[in-house]
Amino acid sequence: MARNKFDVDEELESPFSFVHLKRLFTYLKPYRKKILLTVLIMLIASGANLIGPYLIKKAIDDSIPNKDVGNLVVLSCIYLGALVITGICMKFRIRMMSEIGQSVILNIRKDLFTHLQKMSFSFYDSRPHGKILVRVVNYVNSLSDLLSNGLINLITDLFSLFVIVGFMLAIDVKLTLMAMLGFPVLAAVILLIKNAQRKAWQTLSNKQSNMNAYIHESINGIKVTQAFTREEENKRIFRDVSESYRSSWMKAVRIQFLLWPSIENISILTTSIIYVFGISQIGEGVTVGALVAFVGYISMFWAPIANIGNFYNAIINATAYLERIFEMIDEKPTVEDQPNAVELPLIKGKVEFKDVVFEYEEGERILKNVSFSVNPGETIALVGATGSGKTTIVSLLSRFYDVSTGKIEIDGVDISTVTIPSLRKQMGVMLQDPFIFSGTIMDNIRYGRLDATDEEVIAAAKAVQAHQFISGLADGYQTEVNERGTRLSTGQRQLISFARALLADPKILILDEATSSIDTETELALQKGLETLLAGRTSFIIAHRLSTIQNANRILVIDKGKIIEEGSHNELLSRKSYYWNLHQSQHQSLEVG
Ligand SMILES: Nc1ncnc2c1ncn2[C@@H]1O[C@H](COP(=O)(O)OP(=O)(O)OP(=O)(O)O)[C@@H](O)[C@H]1O
Repeated sequence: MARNKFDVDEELESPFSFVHLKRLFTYLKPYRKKILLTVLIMLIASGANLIGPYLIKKAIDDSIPNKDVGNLVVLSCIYLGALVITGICMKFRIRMMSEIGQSVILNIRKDLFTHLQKMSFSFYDSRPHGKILVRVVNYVNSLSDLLSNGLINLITDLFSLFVIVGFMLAIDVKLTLMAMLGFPVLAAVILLIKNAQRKAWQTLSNKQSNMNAYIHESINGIKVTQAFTREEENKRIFRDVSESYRSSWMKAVRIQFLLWPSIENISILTTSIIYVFGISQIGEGVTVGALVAFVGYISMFWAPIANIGNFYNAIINATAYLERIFEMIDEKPTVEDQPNAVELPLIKGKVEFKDVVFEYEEGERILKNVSFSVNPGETIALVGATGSGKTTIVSLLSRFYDVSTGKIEIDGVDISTVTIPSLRKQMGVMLQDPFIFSGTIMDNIRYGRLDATDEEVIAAAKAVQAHQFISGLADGYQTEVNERGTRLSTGQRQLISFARALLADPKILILDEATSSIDTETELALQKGLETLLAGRTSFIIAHRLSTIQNANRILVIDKGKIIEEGSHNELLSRKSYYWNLHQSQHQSLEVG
């Protein structure tokens, strides 16, 4: 999918083909025994159901004229038995079909979610997250009808149709051929609406996706919305996207509902013709009982056809969703293990950037031939203006993106040749946005290493000076926090995610603006401990506050994607260049403050 926003319809990169449908049915494979059993039960049910008109014919033509009460009772008992069997089978069918349909939905959703876990940063950068959500939740739900009813109904309806035509032929061949007259009309209707219907459902799925994306974005940005009193404007935008969804829904169902009335009308028309023709034939080979039974079968005959029409509708609707679902499952992560990737052995922590060039968007160079080398255990600070490329440099080290050209080596091994988990497991990354998951604070820190004991979690929290504030909370480490940590201050979130990164005990530690929102007192305490925390690890520290990084072994000054200065704090100051200017301006603003 190309870069997209909430009010832009997504373009389909691989349009629907029947391969998608075949692929959907592979999800049914594990349930084939259950499906077969259900089909069998359904065949019994439709057989029992279909016998009714034939029994009526027998009663009208034989038992009643012959006043054969005994036979009439037998016929009634058979009819009653058939109704009971149909009822029991139907109940079984509903249970089995729901079970099979929901299991398939669960599996498709599982595949989608598993796939999403592997997708690279660039996938999430390029589209509204609401559009991802709508595929996993709503689109998959929309397959429910097709999966739980469609296929089994199709088989049993075809069977019913076959049996009904058999009964009809047995009663009267001429009347049967007349009943078939409606078929060409129905085929013409289906052909006429097919393309319009498919298009309408595709548009509907797009509009649903747009609306979802906007709701998602609005909820995420609600604080900014309220702070800037943008509620009215947001309501207007929402009205537009939801109106667009409503009108495309109306259009889709208007087309879809052309089919049902057409089938009904054709059915009524052919029944009338049969009545007129049949009555004129009574006494000339057609009995009253045969005509009544025949009309009974005619009404039954159009029911499976209507159901098959419905199945066809369900397929057309589902395809609009299926193509989106499979498009996402098929989208390859941009960062993947190479086919011959090897495990990165336990590292010492030497890092080398060799002539690294990087572009997020083709043709827009963000990093321009960046080269530097870091020895194991060294602390490297990256400073530079906003947007100069600091976060990009450390993101490449974790392979959140792959370099465009050049290479990055750890202990002499090109990181593009190793497996991603073996690389990332040896790194502790604290991202600029310290994400907090819903759960306890203990769980959130333990995210860094799932097998860490409570004591290890607490030790990590103590090391980053987070213990004090956590102990001050009513439930301490067991305090429940919301998704994104809205109950915590930004500084507290930073401390938790700092502890999380440290708990992984990584050889390479990346701290992107780790302490930017922490008060000076806590930061000073943290700084004191930092030396011990960083000992033996290669560390990359990104900070705008120069006081945070002046003890680093080396400072790289980044400007517009290039390293323009490099050295220790004192060396860079003595050069009286970019870093010195930066230092002076921070110093002056502090003094003014
Ligand atoms: N996901 C992305 N897609 C496209 N461009 C991006 C993406 N992330 C960053 N950029 C661009 O890359 C450039 C470098 O961004 P980067 O985040 O590396 O800067 P930074 O030096 O870390 O800035 P800051 O100090 O504000 O965090 C910026 O011009 C930014 O617009």
